Amino acid sequence: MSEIVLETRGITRDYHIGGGLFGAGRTIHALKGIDLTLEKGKTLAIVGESGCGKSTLARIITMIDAPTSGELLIDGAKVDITKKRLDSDMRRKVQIVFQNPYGSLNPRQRIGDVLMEPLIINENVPEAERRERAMAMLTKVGLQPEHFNRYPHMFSGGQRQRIAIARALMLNPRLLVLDEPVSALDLSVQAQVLNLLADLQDEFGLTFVFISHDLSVVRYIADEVMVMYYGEAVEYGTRDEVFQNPQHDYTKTLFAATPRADVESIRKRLAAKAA
Ligand SMILES: Nc1ncnc2c1ncn2[C@@H]1O[C@H](COP(=O)(O)OP(=O)(O)OP(=O)(O)O)[C@@H](O)[C@H]1O
Repeated sequence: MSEIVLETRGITRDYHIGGGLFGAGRTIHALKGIDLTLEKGKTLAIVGESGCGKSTLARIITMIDAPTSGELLIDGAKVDITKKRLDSDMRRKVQIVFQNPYGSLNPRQRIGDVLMEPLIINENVPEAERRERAMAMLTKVGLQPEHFNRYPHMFSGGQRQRIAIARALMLNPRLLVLDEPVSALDLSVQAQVLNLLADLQDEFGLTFVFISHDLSVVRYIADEVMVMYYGEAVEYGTRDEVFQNPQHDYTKTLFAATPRADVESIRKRLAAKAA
């Protein structure tokens, strides 16, 4: 039987902006009813242009933000982040890797400490075991034990992203949310990091939510694809279904890599249809 690691049911997220004493302000519907299910060991890619709601969805899945309505389930259990103390076991199941490996590492922290920190915060692990586990993880992500005492500035962009991945894996998560994890890297380095992620996924049975705007990367890494457009999932299916038979006009335009002007005209047409 398949194991469902991630499920969302009708997730919405509204942002209220402006307003004040005399004004009503405005509501942005950043997510409009997102339903998805993701099995253990699979990769779901979420694609869409800037502002379509990808990061908002990532924040909800990683329990940083709460939905306005709808449900998030991790390993079949409903998550309620409004609870004063969300079960720490639940939080550690989902980890995130951000796009920018420069910004996400503290420049004054040695790599060994970066990797041991989650074990200090979340687990009562003796120092010797912490070191051992951090060293082992360094090698798993293709770095060397002698990197343990070095600082982030001594590494290349690709190596720093390996460190960020290692840190995310220290607590044995079930689900990794990868938010544009290779977009800031050179093309050749991108391929190495993507291969590393695929190997780690196999070895640890990890499930990935992979946010990307790069269709060649998505085609390479995804089992399933969701295309988002103005807060809605306009396309959701297996990679082959979505790539071979896109249903929505926006996706067709995206895949055809037509000039920006065409994307704009399609958007206007869709907006007119919706009005
Ligand atoms: N804290 C916030 N307050 C108000 N509006 C917000 C907030 N966060 C996001 N939004 C709005 O919600 C919508 C979705 O934003 P989101 O950041 O999720 O998009 P995205 O697809 O991740 O874009 P990008 O690729 O640029 O990060 C946008 O219209 C954005 O302006």
